[in-house]
Amino acid sequence: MGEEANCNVVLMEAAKSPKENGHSGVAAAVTDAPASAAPTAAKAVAVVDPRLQGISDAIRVVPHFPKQGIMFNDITPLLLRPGVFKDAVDIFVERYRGMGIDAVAGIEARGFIFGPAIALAIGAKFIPLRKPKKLPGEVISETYVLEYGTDCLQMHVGAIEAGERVLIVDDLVATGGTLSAAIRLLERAGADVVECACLIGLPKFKECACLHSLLFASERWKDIDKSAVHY
Ligand SMILES: O=P(O)(O)OC[C@H]1O[C@H](OP(=O)(O)OP(=O)(O)O)[C@H](O)[C@@H]1O
Ligand SMILES: Nc1ncnc2[nH]cnc12
Repeated sequence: MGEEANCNVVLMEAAKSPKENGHSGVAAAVTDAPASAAPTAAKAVAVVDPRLQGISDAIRVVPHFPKQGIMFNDITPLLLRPGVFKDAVDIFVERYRGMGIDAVAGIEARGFIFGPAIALAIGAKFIPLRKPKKLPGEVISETYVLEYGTDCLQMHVGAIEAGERVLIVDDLVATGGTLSAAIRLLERAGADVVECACLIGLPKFKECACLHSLLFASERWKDIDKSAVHY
């Protein structure tokens, strides 16, 4: 309960005071925790993790990249600051250590930055979910809609065994289309998707998906996916 409440706190705090520079908050961990796990707003303010401010400050927002109208959240400044980078990884490791996670699935490309570090720290295997035509073996594929285009994720057949507990990691959730595709892909392979963890949650995603409540079961993801692409 302690760990889950802590993570709720992070999201609730972020949703409460979105930053004007375009990213609303960091260390968004999306879960299928029951609504009753969410703390009150007052409690959230009291226990927010002090590392989050440094993480938030290290993310640069670039207007109109890669196209007009997109406020691009650039994590590369954070990567240049080892202490802040470590804080970001540690927050996830603290949450997922001891949760019986068998595999961390990282989404190309930016999920490959955080995913392996988390996997090593919690003693899980790492599974790359790759863009098309990158994996040499037999793959299963899932297509999805992005904030700026469409894409596809692929995973090697055999990377995951039925019933294995998986954490999906990416840097950012915008529409939720990418995470939804990752969940579908892993579930088709028989995985038990425990949670999805992202460093950044864009404000519009929070608003349209009620992410502050952290009701993030994979069934719900299918609904989010549909509504988000029309947002
Ligand atoms: O919630 P969504 O609307 O699906 O968007 C989020 C995804 O978009 C970005 O990746 P992108 O597809 O730009 O690929 P990249 O990491 O290779 O730049 C980001 O790293 C997420 O994977
Ligand atoms: N606004 C954004 N910034 C960075 N990566 C993204 N992927 C989708 N939307 C994005």
